[in-house]
Amino acid sequence: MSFPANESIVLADAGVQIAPLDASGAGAKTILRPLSLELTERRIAVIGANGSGKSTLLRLLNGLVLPTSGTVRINGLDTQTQGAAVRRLVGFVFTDPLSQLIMPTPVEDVELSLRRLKLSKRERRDAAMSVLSSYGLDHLAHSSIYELSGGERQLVALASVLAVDPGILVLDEPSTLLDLRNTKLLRERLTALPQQLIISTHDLALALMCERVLVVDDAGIAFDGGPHEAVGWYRESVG
Ligand SMILES: Nc1ncnc2c1ncn2[C@@H]1O[C@H](COP(=O)(O)OP(=O)(O)OP(=O)(O)O)[C@@H](O)[C@H]1O
Repeated sequence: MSFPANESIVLADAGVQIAPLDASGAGAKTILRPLSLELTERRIAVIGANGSGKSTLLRLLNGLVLPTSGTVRINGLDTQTQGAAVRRLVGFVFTDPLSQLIMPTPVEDVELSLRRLKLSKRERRDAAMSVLSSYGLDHLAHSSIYELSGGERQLVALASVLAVDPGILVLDEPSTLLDLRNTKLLRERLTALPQQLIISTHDLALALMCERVLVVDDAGIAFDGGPHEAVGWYRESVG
């Protein structure tokens, strides 16, 4: 599916509070202040300090986290009530690939992603091998996931999500474990993808390749604008 097939991602006063530990309300914690955003650009980066709320914001976009106030709609689908449809539309790549890779080997993991397509066993294996090969991972197809390096796992996780061609791709710090060569490969791959991308990253070079950058700070959006302004603002804010 290619951009702009999607209509829009709309957050209306969407906030996330962690429930209090007891009925008195003591212990409630706001991890995302209510936000209203319309995300229509093809590539949007989310940057900001550790613990500022980036992952929480991203997880709202495929219903992994549900808003405790307001709504999140993806092409009109409400994440609260239409979670399964939202997850079919929004591919999510986790920072920690081991949270995502559940099969013993890369080829089996990609095959699992492809299960929704009506393919024979042989076709599914061929399709999975071709996806891995396009990432230069075919030589690792039958290795144990636990034998792969962190960066190799991160690439397998990305390949597995992209195998089903989701309409929207949400990536949570996808380059944290990658070396310089693979970080560059990832940047090139991501910018060439036809899908809408929402990506949280500490790689400011990647943020600069996006059309819009949200700077998250203290559970809210501190800056929202073009890449150069936003990255400049962020650099100044950290001194
Ligand atoms: N389920 C939860 N229960 C309690 N606190 C949570 C929960 N999820 C997130 N938090 C807290 O909310 C804050 C924001 O977390 P989040 O993972 O969104 O940050 P982040 O900006 O992605 O950080 P990083 O760059 O370190 O990955 C953190 O203080 C985190 O500890």
